[in-house]
Amino acid sequence: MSHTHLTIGQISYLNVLPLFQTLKRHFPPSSGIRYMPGHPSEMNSALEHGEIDLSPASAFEYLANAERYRLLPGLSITAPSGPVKSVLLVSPVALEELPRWMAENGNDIHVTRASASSVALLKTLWSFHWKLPTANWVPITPGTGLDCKRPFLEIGNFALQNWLNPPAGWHIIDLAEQWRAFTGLPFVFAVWIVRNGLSDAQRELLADVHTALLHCKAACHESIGEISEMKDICGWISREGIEDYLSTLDYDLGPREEASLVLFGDYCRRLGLIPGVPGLRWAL
Ligand SMILES: C=C(O[C@@H]1C=C(C(=O)O)C=C[C@H]1O)C(=O)O
Repeated sequence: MSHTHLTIGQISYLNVLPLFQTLKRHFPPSSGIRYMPGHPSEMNSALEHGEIDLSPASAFEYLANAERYRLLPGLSITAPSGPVKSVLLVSPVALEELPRWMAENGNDIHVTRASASSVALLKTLWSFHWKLPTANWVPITPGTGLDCKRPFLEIGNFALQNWLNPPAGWHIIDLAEQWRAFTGLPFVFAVWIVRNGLSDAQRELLADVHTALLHCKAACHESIGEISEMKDICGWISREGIEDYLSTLDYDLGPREEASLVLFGDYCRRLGLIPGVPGLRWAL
């Protein structure tokens, strides 16, 4: 009887729900695998503190603290083409109006505390692509962006809700689309991060989980029916909406995605957000 356990962080967004629904068929919560839900910043912090062993987590967390981690090969949360629909700058004016608007209303730009990658992506696009005036980045509680009449970054289900029901009078700028226009590459929001220091037995279980995840990423669309009936989901998005959303996301991590991740790292370095761009080191 094995006592080996792995605790897997589960980002509590629709973007990874099909993968986790499918994974839980292979590894139900009682089978040595525990699942811990939370938003991406909570996953980043739980990885850092060893409260979870692996998780899809912010690509920026890996770039910033790679010495603590290894990556699971072949897995990410990426927007391969077109809008991602769930990582948005929501603004009272269009991008080209922002310099005038900031001169009149101040430089505070609100950013959700749930994110690490998308905040760094916004800073990158802001400086290098849009070349906007220096902003004062103000972290805010997820889901509260519309409360102040200021531009804000939102991610995950809250952002997708804004995309599905655009608030009247606001402009919606999709950051994956902007990164693609800027670099020609698909933006990698999340990678699967494994903390250093797993036991040999945990590493064996990790290899089984990884094999299952590679299978799940190909098969996970089968779970859309059951997801569309879940209590937390069915109130705000239809089955067709889920299918449409998931068709714009990709769980692969191949050469193009890796190149995009490293390029993003270099912009983060140029902004002084990280000291240098780490290599991609693999857990398996
Ligand atoms: C595509 C998304 O990417 C998310 C954005 C993240 C970040 O900004 O740090 C981390 C994980 C992803 O779940 C989304 O929020 O929907």
